[in-house]
Amino acid sequence: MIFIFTGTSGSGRKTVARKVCEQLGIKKIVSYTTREPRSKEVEGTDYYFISRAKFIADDLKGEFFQTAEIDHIFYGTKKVNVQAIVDENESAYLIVNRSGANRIKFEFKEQAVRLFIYVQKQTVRERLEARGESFEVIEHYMQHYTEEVTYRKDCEHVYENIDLSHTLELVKQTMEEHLLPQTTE
Ligand SMILES: Nc1ncnc2c1ncn2[C@@H]1O[C@H](COP(=O)(O)OP(=O)(O)OP(=O)(O)O)[C@@H](O)[C@H]1O
Ligand SMILES: Nc1nc2c(ncn2[C@@H]2O[C@H](COP(=O)(O)O)[C@@H](O)[C@H]2O)c(=O)[nH]1
Repeated sequence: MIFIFTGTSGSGRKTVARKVCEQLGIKKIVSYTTREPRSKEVEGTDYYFISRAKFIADDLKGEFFQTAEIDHIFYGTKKVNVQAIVDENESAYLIVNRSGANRIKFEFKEQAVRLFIYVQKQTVRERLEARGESFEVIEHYMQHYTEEVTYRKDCEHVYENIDLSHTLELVKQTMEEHLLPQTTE
């Protein structure tokens, strides 16, 4: 199974994905990005941080499975990383926006499931303020909110991440159900 974490930015997607997948022993398909690492982000764990020139060159070579440009920053997952999971017949997860989620779902059909994590707009603002983000960063998140939140109607599972431990429990339960061997009747 491929577990696609998507949703509204700042809602806790990365936290939920990392914690549940650690518990279930599910590997992450790490994306490439051209943005600068944020404090505490680790190369190869959070992203592979590469230059714009390298991203464009690799894209021209057809190395990416899917890419997105968000606010002039490139993001993408490489075919080689996706293929490794398929070859090993393993489960994996990734964290992507709507276009990435659609692309992966289109390719993997029933073998991919979209978990949409969101919170109310005001809650995003409060959490970003609590973590000390600048006015510019907060406004940037707010601008994307409406477009992002409408995608929940297309996703297989939707969670409002209010209480983190409750969300973790629900997401884990859903993922475990998808990991059960399929019975044919
Ligand atoms: N249920 C929750 N209650 C309060 N804070 C939370 C909850 N879940 C996550 N957080 C906090 O909210 C912030 C955003 O979480 P995270 O980075 O996981 O979200 P994200 O959707 O991946 O965001 P981004 O788009 O900024 O990368 C973090 O500081 C995280 O610790
Ligand atoms: N379509 C894709 N979207 C991706 C990928 N990697 C990350 N993302 C999404 O980008 C935004 C911004 O992420 P941030 O870490 O800079 O805050 C967010 O919605 C991610 O989910 C990818 O490979 N493809």
